[in-house]
Amino acid sequence: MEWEKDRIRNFCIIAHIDHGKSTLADRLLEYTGALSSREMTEQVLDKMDLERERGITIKMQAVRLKYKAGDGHEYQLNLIDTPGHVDFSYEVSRSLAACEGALLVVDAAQGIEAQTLANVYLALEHNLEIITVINKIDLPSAEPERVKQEIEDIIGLDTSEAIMASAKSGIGIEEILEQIVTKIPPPGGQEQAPLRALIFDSHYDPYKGVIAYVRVVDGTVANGTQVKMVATGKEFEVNEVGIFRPAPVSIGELRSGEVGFIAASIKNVKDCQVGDTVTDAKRPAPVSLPGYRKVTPMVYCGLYPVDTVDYENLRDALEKLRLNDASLIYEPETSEALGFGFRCGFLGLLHMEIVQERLEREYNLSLITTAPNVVYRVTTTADTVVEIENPSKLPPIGNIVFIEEPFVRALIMAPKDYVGPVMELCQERRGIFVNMEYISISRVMLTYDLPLSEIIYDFFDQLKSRSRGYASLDYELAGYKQSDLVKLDIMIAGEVLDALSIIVHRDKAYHRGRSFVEKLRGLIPRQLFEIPIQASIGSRIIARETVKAVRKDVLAKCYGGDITRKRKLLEKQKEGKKRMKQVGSVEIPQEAFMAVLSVGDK
Ligand SMILES: Nc1nc2c(ncn2[C@@H]2O[C@H](COP(=O)(O)OP(=O)(O)OP(=O)(O)O)[C@@H](O)[C@H]2O)c(=O)[nH]1
Repeated sequence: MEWEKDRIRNFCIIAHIDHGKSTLADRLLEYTGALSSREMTEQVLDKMDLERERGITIKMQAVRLKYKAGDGHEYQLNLIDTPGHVDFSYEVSRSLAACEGALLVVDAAQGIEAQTLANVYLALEHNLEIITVINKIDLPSAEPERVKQEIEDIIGLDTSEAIMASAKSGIGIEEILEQIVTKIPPPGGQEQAPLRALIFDSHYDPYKGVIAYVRVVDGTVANGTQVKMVATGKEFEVNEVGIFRPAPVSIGELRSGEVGFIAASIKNVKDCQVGDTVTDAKRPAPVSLPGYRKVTPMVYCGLYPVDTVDYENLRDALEKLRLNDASLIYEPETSEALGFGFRCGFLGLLHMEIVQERLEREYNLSLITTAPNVVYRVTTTADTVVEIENPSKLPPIGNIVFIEEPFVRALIMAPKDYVGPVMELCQERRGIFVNMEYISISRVMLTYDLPLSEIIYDFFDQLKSRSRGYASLDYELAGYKQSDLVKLDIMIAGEVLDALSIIVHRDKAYHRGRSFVEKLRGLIPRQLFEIPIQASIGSRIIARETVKAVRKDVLAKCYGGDITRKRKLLEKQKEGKKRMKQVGSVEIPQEAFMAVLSVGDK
C-alpha cells in the first residue's frame, strides 16, 4: 500500500476486562481480510498460551489493517492492543501514546466498570479521540440505553453517535471502521524532519535480538538506517523493518505516522528501552519524544528452588524472562530457612502469578514462593530512611522511629445492594472513605484509600464474593502513610522461620498471628516428633499450636504383603514431597508459605 499520511489511522481499544476487546479486535481483522474466518478459531492478539488460558491480554501487539472506506479510498489502520488488567495499566498508557484515537468498548449488560473509567481517563490525558462502542447488544440482558446514559453522566462523553455492536455476531463492525476513518485524525509529524520514533514495546527474539515496536513520528526508518537510541546513546544498524498483518511481514521502511517493528541485532534489552526515542545516528533529532515514567514494582516475594542445585537454573530462567519483561526485577537473597534464592519485584499479584507459572512451566523449576509483601519505608533512630522489601529485614524495634506503608486510591463500582458489604470490607481492611457517587439508580461508585498490603491479602476475592461477582476494582498508588506496624515472626520447633515473617498492623497482629499458626498446624504434616508452632512479636509469644507426633511411618499401614499398594503409597509420598522444603528437622510444604494470605480478619 502506498504511503499516504492522511489515510493512516492509529488506534487502540480500551475496555474493562471481559467486555469484548479481543473478540472485537478479531472481528476487525476478519472484516478487513487480515484473517479468513477459518483462521479465526482463536483470538490472535492474545499471543502467549498463558494469556489465552487465563483469558487476559498481557503483551500488546500492533496489527496493520487495510480498509476500503465508504469514501472510496483505502486506509491503513494500525490497531494497537492494550492489556486489560489493573497490574498492567502502565502498558495501556504506553500504547495510548502511539495512537490518535481509541475505541471505548463497554459491555451493554454490565455498563461502566472500574477499569473502563481508569482507561478512559488515560485516553483523555493523551488527548485521544474516543469512539464509543456499546458491545454485546445481542445479550438478552443488554441495556444499551442505560449504559449510554452512564457514559454521559459519569465520563461526560457525548454518546449520540455511540455504536451499537456485537463483536460476537458481527453487528456494527462496518460502522466502527467508518467512524475510525472519519473521526480519528490522521497522525501529525513531519516526513522531512530527522527521524524520531517512539519505542512503545519490545520483545526478545532469540534469533533476531530485540524487536522494537515503534511508532514513527517524524522522518523515516529503513533497512540499513544507522539508528541511535537517545536514552542510552547506543547505535545500531537496522536490518529489518516490518509490520504485523497479523503475521510479521518485512516491508523495508516505516514513514512518519506509521507503526511497525524494527530489528537491529540488539542483544541486550537494556540498550533498547521502552519509552525511548529512536533517531538517525547521522542526522539526530535535537529533541527526543516524551518518554514514559519508570514503573516501580509494588509487590515483592521470595522465590527459592525446592532443590538447592536448581539455584543457577532459576537465575538463568529469571534472566531470560526479564528479556521480555522489563518490569520484572530480582536480586539474590539468602534465607536462613530456605537457603539461596531471589527476592523478586512485580507490578501486582497477577504479574507475580504469571511469572511464577512461567518459571515452573517453561523452565521446569520447582519453587517455593514466599507470601507477597509491599515495600515499607522505615525511618530509623540514625535518621535514615530505609526501604524494606523483605519483612524479615525490618530493623530491631529499638532502632525504628516510625514505619510508613504504601496506600492506594481504590475505585470500586458495585450494584447499590452490595454497597453495605463492600464498605464493610473496606473498613475491615483499614480503608479511609473518600467518596460515594451514584453511577445510575442501581449502581454506585465508591472511592477509598486503602493500604496496598491489605489489597494483596485476598481483597479482590473478598470483594467478588461479597458482591456476588458484581463489583469491579481499579486502583493506583497514592503515596506513603505512617502506620502502626509490627513484625510478626513464626517459630517452628523453636526456630524463627524468616521466610514466614510478616509485617502487620498492630491492631490485627494478635488475630492474624493466631489464625496463621492454626492454619500452619493444619498444613505441616505430622512427623515422628511433636512440632510446636508459635507466633511472636518481638520476644512476646502471642499464639501457639502443636502438630502432634505420629508414631509410625506411613508404610507401617501396609502390613507387609501387597507390594503394589506399597509402591503406590511410596509414589504418593514422593508426589507430596515435591513441594516440601526441609527446614531444620521439619518438612514444610509450599502452602505454608502462602497461608498467611488467607487467614482472614474475622
Ligand atoms: N454475547 C456476546 N458475547 C461477547 C461479545 N463480545 C465478546 N463476548 C464474549 O465475552 C467474553 C470476553 O470477551 P474477550 O474478547 O475475551 O474480552 P476482553 O475484553 O478482550 O478481555 P481481556 O482480553 O481479558 O481484556 C468472551 O467469552 C466473548 O466470547 C458480544 O458481542 N456478545
